[in-house]
Amino acid sequence: MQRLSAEYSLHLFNGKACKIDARQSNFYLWISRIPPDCHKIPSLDDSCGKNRGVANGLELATELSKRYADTTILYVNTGTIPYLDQVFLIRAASTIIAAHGGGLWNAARWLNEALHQRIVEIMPIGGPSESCSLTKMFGCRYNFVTCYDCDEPGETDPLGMSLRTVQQQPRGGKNVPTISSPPIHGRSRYGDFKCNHDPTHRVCATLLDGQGQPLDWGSKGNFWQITGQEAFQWDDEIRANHGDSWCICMWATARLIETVGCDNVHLNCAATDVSYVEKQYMDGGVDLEPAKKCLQQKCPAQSLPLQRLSDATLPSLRASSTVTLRPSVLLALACAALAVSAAVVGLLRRSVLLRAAPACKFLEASGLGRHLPGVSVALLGCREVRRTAVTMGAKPRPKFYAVACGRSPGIYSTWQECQTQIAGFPAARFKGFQTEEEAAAFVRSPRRAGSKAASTSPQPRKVPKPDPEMEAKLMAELHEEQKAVAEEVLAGRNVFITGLPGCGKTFLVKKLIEILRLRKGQEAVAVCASTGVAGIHIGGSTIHSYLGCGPAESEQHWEKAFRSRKAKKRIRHTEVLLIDEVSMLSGEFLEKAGELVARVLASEKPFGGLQVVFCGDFLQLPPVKADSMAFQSSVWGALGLRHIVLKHNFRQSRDPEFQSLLGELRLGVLEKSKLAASFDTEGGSKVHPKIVSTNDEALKINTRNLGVLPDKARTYEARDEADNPRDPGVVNAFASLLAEKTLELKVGCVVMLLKNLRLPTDCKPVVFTTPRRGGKRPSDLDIDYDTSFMDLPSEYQGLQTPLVNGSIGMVVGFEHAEDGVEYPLVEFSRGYRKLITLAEFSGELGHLGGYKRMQIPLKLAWALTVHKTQGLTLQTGDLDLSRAFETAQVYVALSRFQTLAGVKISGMPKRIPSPSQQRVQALEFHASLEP
Ligand SMILES: Nc1ncnc2c1ncn2[C@@H]1O[C@H](COP(=O)(O)OP(=O)(O)OP(=O)(O)O)[C@@H](O)[C@H]1O
Repeated sequence: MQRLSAEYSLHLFNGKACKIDARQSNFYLWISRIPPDCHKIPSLDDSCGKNRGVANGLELATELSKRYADTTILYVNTGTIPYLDQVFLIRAASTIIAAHGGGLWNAARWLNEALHQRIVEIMPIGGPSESCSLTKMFGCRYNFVTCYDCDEPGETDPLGMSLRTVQQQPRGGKNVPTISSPPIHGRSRYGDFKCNHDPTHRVCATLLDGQGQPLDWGSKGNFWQITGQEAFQWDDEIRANHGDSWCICMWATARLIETVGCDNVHLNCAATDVSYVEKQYMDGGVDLEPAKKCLQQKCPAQSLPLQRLSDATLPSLRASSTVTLRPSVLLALACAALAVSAAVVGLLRRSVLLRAAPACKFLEASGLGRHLPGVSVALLGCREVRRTAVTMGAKPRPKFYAVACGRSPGIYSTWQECQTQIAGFPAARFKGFQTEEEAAAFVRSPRRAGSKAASTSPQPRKVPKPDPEMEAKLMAELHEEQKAVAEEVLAGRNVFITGLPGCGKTFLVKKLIEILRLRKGQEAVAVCASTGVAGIHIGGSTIHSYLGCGPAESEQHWEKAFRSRKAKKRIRHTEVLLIDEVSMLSGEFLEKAGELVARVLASEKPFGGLQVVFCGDFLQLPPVKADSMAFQSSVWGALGLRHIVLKHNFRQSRDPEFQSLLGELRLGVLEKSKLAASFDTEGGSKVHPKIVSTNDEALKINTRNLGVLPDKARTYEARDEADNPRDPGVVNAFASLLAEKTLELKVGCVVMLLKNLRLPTDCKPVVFTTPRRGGKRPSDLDIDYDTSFMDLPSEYQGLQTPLVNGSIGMVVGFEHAEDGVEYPLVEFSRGYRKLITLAEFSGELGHLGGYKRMQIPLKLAWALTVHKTQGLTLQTGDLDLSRAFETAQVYVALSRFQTLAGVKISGMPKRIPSPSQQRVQALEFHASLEP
């Protein structure tokens, strides 16, 4: 064991020497897993740990070791130590503490029935325990565990995590508990009847009576009356959902409880996210204290705080029996013989295949494999090992790690120390050696010209010659208040530019890009936006493309970005990073983006010390999926941004009446009657495009329009693949993809592109040729539509059309591609035509593995959602606001237009929706900017 600890620098928290007595009953093994190349290993600090679900594992382990001085706790990162050593340690420990996602399933696989070993799983509150199903696979049984659908409580430690205890039972299916869904009815949107999917709807409350009618609290009225939400009364949706309960907002819960009293409110504890609510203070401006007290009273099982880690859990764990590591003598002899013959054969072939499972186990448990130098052993009898193809003892580990180029060049004795020096360091140079002399020679050796490391370092950039005349011309186009902002940016400050829609934020950013590029060169100024369409408008890409992080939905995406040479090169060449429509990025995304850039630039500063210019309006649309908004992230504060509010309204400058109406709507004080009276709401002439609030509405309109086209429909069925295709999580992931499972197209369809095929930055000057053979021009088609509303900004005149996620076009024909399949030919703006072939839409779902859909990246687009119009200036449009669920939607949709006369409203909301919690916070933020 000493060898293991020394070799892998395993961390002991109680200050004892790295010596572990495997027979000691209180040897606790703490396993965790964080990304293998996380450069902060082994300190397991927040930035590495949080993505694996348990951020404060370090604190927990430290606390535990302080309380139990006689306990040996070994902290192991299962992502970095060889598999066999994990097994060895698991077999040696009396108790295994597994951070969620930290390899618990593997621990369960190797528990020894006879030794009564135990596992404690540490779960972030509210997270599903995937380990449950995985350990079941190995015949283990969870005791006191809450699996995804069960509602038994876990125990909770003082640091905000649930402790769940797992004990292995004799193998066999009998002991496996049956897991069933709790008999509740809530919001079905996410398919699991749990109120834990968005930041506010966290409480499941009964709102209907036995007859399916709104539950009445006498003179106080029903829920909707009590909470002032009569205008949206959605009792029909609850009935349609075959239930009587609904996930309600936390603020509404507090109000209901205050009005009718805790005893008279009926809550469904199993579906309510009690621990989440308990950590909140305000929601929608309402104090949550009454709701929290009531939840504690009504849902004690789910409520915080429960047992402290030390008080009850540990003694019982400690009582578990002593561990010994003695395999049976017979098995040992048999396996040793097998291993020796393996070594002999290995000397001849240097590769041996051991198929006998008992031998595998023995080799693993004893660590004997590593004493057979040069033998490559594929353990085919061992399910988990087979996947990872372990090579044991093939090469002696280096004893000295030489860092010639890193944070602090020198010789280090462990890989972790070395890694700390080189992770994220541009052009790092390092190597492992057996002798100190060799390592010292490497550190002293000069860098070879043209070496790989040298080639990755940024080349000196040419600084363009100053062009004061051009700069002055560009500055002259700016309004006075825009000029003042430009001066701040040109002085090198980090700036956030905001202001009402149409105040010229994007216009200003475009001028700034030109001036900055005149001064610093093209590559030094990275131009990004949160969406593809917004990117087009400033001649840039999405921030996701710039960082190379794809959809940025998983840790793997961020790791891929860190490995992307192209992305790293882009980042290293950047001096100023501009992001438009920053309000549509989540706080979490911004945080990760800042970390990635800092990591690439090997800097401790936020965004690696790059100058950043953010632009956007948080009172427009918030990010689609986010727990926090960008301004709430810590990186926002750390950047020390200067917040500048532009006030002049350019877009509606000709229509002061429209301006004041939008001003009222912005602050949430506009009356519905005034809205109705101000716009054309009658039938009559058709206006395009139709702008709607939800994807469902857009789908309906698009399907109807498709139906009336005379052409024969071509149907494209997506090809789906996944590691676990039937798992509800995977099914849900496929359902949320923008690319349809079944896509029907006809000549004449208005479509939206779902992939970036050519970013604005890649657009070259072109001369458009005559249309392709057989392809009709849109003007030849007798179709009632108009795509000119999405015309490109003038800077693309004479250039190729950018084709990005969000580009609108029309199917003008179908042609066979090289693979023999007939694909749609789409005409985009200014007559540019492109055959659109299959594209991949894929992702990773942690333990559920990957999923992939191959489909044509198009979506019908006669109707657009408000989200897709953010940042545009429209001449005309038909708004259907009947299903608007957010003030921001009504506001953004209306503020696209220049005049009241250009807007037709074909559907009115029941009433102007009350502001969401996010909007309330955004209003507060803006109020703080404009005292
Ligand atoms: N200095 C200026 N001179 C002339 N026109 C301007 C100026 N600034 C902005 N505009 C015009 O005002 C309109 C709105 O500008 P822009 O789209 O930049 O506003 P925005 O603040 O980015 O709006 P949104 O928040 O809706 O995206 C555009 O048509 C733009 O060309």
